[in-house]
Order: sequence, then C-alpha cells, then structure tokens
Amino acid sequence: MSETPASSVFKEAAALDAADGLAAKRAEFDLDDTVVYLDGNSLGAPPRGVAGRLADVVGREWGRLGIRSWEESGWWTAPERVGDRIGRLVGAAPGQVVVGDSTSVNVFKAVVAAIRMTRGAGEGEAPLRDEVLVDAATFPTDGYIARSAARMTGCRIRAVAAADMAREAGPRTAVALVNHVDYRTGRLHDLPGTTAALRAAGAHTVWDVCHSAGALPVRLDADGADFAVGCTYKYLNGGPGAPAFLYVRRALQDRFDSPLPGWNSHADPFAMDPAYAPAGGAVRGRVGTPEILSLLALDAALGVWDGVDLVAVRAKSLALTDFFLRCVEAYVPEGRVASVTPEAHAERGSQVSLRYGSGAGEVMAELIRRGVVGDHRRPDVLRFGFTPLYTRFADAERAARVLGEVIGAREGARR
Ligand SMILES: Cc1ncc(COP(=O)(O)O)c(C=O)c1O
Ligand SMILES: Nc1c(O)cccc1C(=O)C[C@H](N)C(=O)O
Repeated sequence: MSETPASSVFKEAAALDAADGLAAKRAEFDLDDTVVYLDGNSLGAPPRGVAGRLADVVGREWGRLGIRSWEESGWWTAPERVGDRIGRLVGAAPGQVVVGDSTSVNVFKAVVAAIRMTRGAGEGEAPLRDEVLVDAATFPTDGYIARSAARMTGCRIRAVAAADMAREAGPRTAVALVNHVDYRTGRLHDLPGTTAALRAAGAHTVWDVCHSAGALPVRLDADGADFAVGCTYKYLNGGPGAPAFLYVRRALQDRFDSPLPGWNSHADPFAMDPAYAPAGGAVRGRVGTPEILSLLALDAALGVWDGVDLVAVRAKSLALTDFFLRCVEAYVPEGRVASVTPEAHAERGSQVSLRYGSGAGEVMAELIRRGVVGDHRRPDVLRFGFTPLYTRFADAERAARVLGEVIGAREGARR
C-alpha cells in the first residue's frame, strides 16, 4: 500500500520520540497517559516530587516546627531563593528575581516603579515622561493594571502593537509593557530589539514572560530588560495559583520605589518601625507574607529543570510545533483551520493556535471529551500548548488526528 500523509506522520512520530533527548523527563511528571495534555501553557502538569514535598512541608515544617520554620526551614528567604532558581531559566543572574503575589500585582509594581524612575527630583512634580505604552494585544490583566497605574500617576496610556513599540516610543514615553509571547497567537516578540530601542528613546521596558519562561531561552540580563514579570503555573509547573515573579535589573534596584511597600520589603521587618526603609536588592519587590505552601510546591516543581538546557527545550518545542502543523495538514480537511501562529521560528513561542470558523468552542469541548486537552479562546481560536519536558511527538500526532475526526464528523452531520 502506498504511503499517505497520515500514515507517514504516524510512523514519523514514533521515530521522533525514539530520538528525543528529553523523552526521559516525562517520567518526572504525574500524567494521565490516556489523555493528550496540551494545556501546559495555561496550567502545567504536576511534577511527581511536589506531592511528597508538600506533605513534608505541612506535616513536619508546619505541623512540628511551626513558627520556627520561618528560620529553620528557610521559609523567610524562600522568595529570593526560589527567585534565583527561576533566574537561571530566564537568564537573570542571582539576586534579581523575587517570587510572590500574582502576575497582575507584579505588573503594577513594575509599571509604577518604572514611571516613578522618570520623575523629576521633587515629589509631586509633573512627570518628565507621561506616556505608558501597552501591547495592543496584551493579555487583558496587563492592560487593566497598566491603565490604572497610568491614571494613578497622571500618565496617559497608548495601545501599540508589540512589533511597533520601538518606533512608537518617543520623548514622553516612560515605560512600555510588552508580552514576550502573545497568549492568543503564540507570536514571539523581539525582546532584545524592542528593549534596545526603548532604551535609546529613554524609556523602560516591562516584559511579561508568562508564556516564555520555561518554554524557550529568555535572556533578561543579556538582552538588557529593565523589568520582567511572569507566572509560574504554566511552563514552570508550579501548580494552580502558584506565585508569580518579578525581575528588576540590578542597575535599577536602588531606584526601585515600590508602590506596594509592605513590611516584607522593609530593610528590617521585625523592627516594626513605623517609618518605612526599603530593603536592598530583589527583596524590595516583596510585599507581605509569602505564600509558603504554593511557593514551596513551586520550589519542588522546579527540580525537573535541574540539568536541563533551555536550548534543547527550544529545539524540541520548535520540532513539536512544526510536526503538529504538518500533522494538521495531513489529517484536517483542507481549508478548515488556519494557523495564526507564525511560521518563522524566530517569531514563534511554544504553542500553536488554529482559527476555526464558527463553533471553535464546540470543537474544543469535543476534543476534550475525546481525551485531547487544549483550550479555546473566544471567538475562534483553538490553542494547543507544547511543553517539551512532557509532550511527545505521538501526542502531537494524536491531537491532530482527533481534530481531523472531530471536524470531519461535524461536516458529516451537517450533510
Ligand atoms: C500573559 C499573561 N499575563 C498575565 C496573566 C495572568 O496573571 P495572574 O493571574 O497571575 O495575575 C496570564 C494568564 O493568566 C497571562 O497569560
Ligand atoms: N490563570 C488562569 C486561571 O487562573 C484559570 C484559567 C486559565 C488561566 C490562564 O492562565 C489563562 C492563560 N493566561 C491564557 O493564556 O489564556
């Protein structure tokens, strides 16, 4: 029998999995093998080490040591310690990343602090720069928070496409808030180029790396980012509601004037001093008591990254998304879906988003019923996230095959 595109990709998946240098990593995750899980760009799968570590934190550290654990179990310094572990994954040298709060809250801290840095010497003086640029296609929370930050600081906000930030920044721009990877399309934006252009215009950059941290090599230090924020429950597998992180470039740390100067960011919190004196370094980005249970779950989850080279992760991510696109071509009747994820590797994150006319929500619901978990972003986007530590090429093949079946069945039913 002659080879069809479908039989060819089926065989190819097995060969690609057999040659995959990261294949052994999958065993470190607690996954349901009957399901193809392609939603790690929203909620990553649990690393096996997390449950046992959490049981120890609850039973021994909390249950037996109690309050002493703040010191003896290292709880007090966990936000910076875990921050440094994340730092390795986002190209930040130690001492610049702190973990805590949500991404939304960290966006607020970074945007307000960036605006304050551009002010004149006297408090209350009009800002020299009073414009905030925000990625026009941003994940909504960033836009909402930036708008509020602008209102509170007397700035105006302007929505600009991420690709146009560099040319749109002007003498009044204080800060640009940009998503490194677009959550809807999976488009990867130019962090080094945009950052350099903003700096040349005298403005700061805040990068939202929610969809790139753990998905591809991020080089915050080398590429000169000023601030970055990100969540840890996607590609970093920290678990639902895991705390987010904030990066403040070392050179800016002494000028970081937090709009949320909680007692955990005080130079001497237990002095309980009514006067605020900020701590130095990454600690200044803290606010209140750290979320110890979810922070230590994240700490345990980060163990899966020990010894992992992000370059290998990127290579597999691109191979997976390329392969998935070819499988979609092989299985889905022509013209029914269109990829909105860029073909160029330099512009692609670690997901594939397919536009499907009307009924995308129903298609995704049916995929999930058939054991292929992606997600639907209204109105018409089917999103498939590829997490190289545990996604197999066979998963990509099965997802595309089931997608073809679901779309075929809908069309059959209409006839
Ligand atoms: C790009 C981006 N930023 C921010 C968020 C939300 O962050 P949080 O819920 O931690 O505030 C998400 C996803 O929820 C996201 O995709
Ligand atoms: N943070 C989420 C949540 O609490 C519930 C459901 C989904 C999410 C997400 O992370 C959505 C995600 N940021 C997205 O890219 O659409």
